[in-house]
Amino acid sequence: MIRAWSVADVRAAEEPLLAAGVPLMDRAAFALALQVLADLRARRRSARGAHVVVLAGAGNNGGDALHAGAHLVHRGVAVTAVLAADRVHEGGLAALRSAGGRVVDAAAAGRAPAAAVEAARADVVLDGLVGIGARGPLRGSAAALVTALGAAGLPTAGTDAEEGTPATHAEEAQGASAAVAREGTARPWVVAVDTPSGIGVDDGTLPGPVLHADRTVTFGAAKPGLLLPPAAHVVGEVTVVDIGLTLPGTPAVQRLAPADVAARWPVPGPQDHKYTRGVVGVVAGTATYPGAAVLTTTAAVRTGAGMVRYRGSDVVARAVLAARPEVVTAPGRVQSWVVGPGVPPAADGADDGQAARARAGLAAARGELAGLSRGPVPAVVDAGGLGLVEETCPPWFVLTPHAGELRTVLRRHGEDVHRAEIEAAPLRWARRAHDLTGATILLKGAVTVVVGTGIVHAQADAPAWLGTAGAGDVLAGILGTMLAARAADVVADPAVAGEVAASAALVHGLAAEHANPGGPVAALDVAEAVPGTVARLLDLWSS
Ligand SMILES: NC(=O)C1=CN([C@@H]2O[C@H](COP(=O)(O)OP(=O)(O)OC[C@H]3O[C@@H](n4cnc5c(N)ncnc54)[C@H](O)[C@@H]3O)[C@@H](O)[C@H]2O)[C@@H](O)CC1
Ligand SMILES: Nc1ncnc2c1ncn2[C@@H]1O[C@H](COP(=O)(O)OP(=O)(O)O)[C@@H](O)[C@H]1O
Ligand SMILES: [K+]
Repeated sequence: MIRAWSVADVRAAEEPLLAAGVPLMDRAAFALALQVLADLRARRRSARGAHVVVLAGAGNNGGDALHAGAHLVHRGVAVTAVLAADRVHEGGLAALRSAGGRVVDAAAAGRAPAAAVEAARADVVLDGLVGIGARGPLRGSAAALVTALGAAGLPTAGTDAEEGTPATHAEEAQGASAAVAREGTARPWVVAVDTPSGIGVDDGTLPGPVLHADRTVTFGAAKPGLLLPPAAHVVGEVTVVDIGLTLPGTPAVQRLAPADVAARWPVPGPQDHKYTRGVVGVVAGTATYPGAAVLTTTAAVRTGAGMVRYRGSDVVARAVLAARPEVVTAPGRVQSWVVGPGVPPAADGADDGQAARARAGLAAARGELAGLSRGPVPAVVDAGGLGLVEETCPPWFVLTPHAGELRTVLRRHGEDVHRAEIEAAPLRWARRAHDLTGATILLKGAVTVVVGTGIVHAQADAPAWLGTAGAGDVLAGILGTMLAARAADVVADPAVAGEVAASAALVHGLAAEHANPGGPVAALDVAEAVPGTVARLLDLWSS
């Protein structure tokens, strides 16, 4: 598991140590230098003779980078510090100079392109422009430098806040583009110091230009923006360096690892039977979209449900039974409901009565229809089901929208927001949807974000091949089975719903990878890969 703490928590943890004179920056810089040496050795047999460019901003983040640069010079690395501020960390600069490092001033207007050209030819670029002290989009010389680095061929991200960027910076970028001729040369390995400079450290946004890192060496603990989209896509491999901070027990965001999911997997024992393992009630699919019913029920069966009970018209039920003869179509006891895949958003008479069944399932999950469930049980509300939920939901309802569907949910609650805004700030909007609906929100994407009553989760387990029609129906089935197995826990402590939802996203993502490593997958292949994925998880954990 990777756990991430907010800037405020990290600063509070640093404070007593700094007051006691603990040399946190020395620890950070030394560990950073060791990591850069290891990366250099992995990329070009020896670090000696390599060229590292340190981008140094005005604060302690630049201080870390400059001190690390000094250590690297002592190991035979040629280091050039590119200063992106009029004043940089004095101790760091003095250390680098006395070690024999070169210093280039790129703070003045017009200097960025030449510095970027030099950086683009280095073996490693260390991004120490800003860290947890960043406020808003990168500006001034730091912004100019990142823009020029982009023009010089390094990968960058984020809207580059051109509106706030003086014209000279755009011209500088063009200058860099014209000046550099790097065809055939490998681009440098980019190591971000603590965070890629200019990300929203607490919320994972990309408010302005950001240099895409291959590795982020982060100090004390991971920060939320390293796990949350869209910033999570520019951090590369995250390496957490222990500098001795004591952080609060509860992180702001966490990412489950396979072992975490395996440790809580409901492995059946001798006393178990189908009802203790959990019955999943599925209201999915119509004559127009029968495939959704097949995918959801198949995934639920393949994840190890005690029983899957399908509720739908005869014609769809026949398709489900042809695919999965284990499925039961008679009404009866249910320990979690999956409502909505392949169901039209509103009852329009052409839905085979599915909207009415969906409403009945949701009422049962609320504990209002005792005949269909015994008391309240968890529910997965997906696709068309999202249009059927009432104003507010219990937190043991897990809504599973993608960004477009979340937009619809939010608009129903009076939030006029566009899909692009949700994609730019998924945590913010998932949290807003949780606040407005009361439900646990699983917002799908390349990084899936889960916001409920407990810790926020951000899972990044899936190959991009998973973005294919029907993949969401499969996730709904996986999650339904996982919630049914822990139904009582989830209703008693709805924070568990978030953890189970994140676990389901992990299983879904790994199943997509296992279904065809490195290549395309179809949704049904993902469902079929779940049993093997679970077995591998359990095997990994027990060995
Ligand atoms: N407090 C400490 O002693 C420790 C701090 N550490 C390092 O120090 C960093 C935090 O240092 P600081 O608090 O000095 O903050 P930073 O160095 O992250 O950033 C602050 C500086 O950047 C400038 N800045 C802020 N937002 C900007 C923007 N949008 N565009 C351009 N410039 C911007 C500010 O004017 C200020 O000069 C951490 O990220 C970490 O790298 C580590 O060395 C561990 C110990
Ligand atoms: N680029 C991507 N990388 C990894 N996973 C993705 C990507 N795009 C989509 N996914 C995953 O694929 C699934 C798509 O679900 P959804 O959009 O509901 O599709 P459908 O409605 O067709 O079933 C989600 O679980 C989502 O997280
Ligand atoms: K940085």
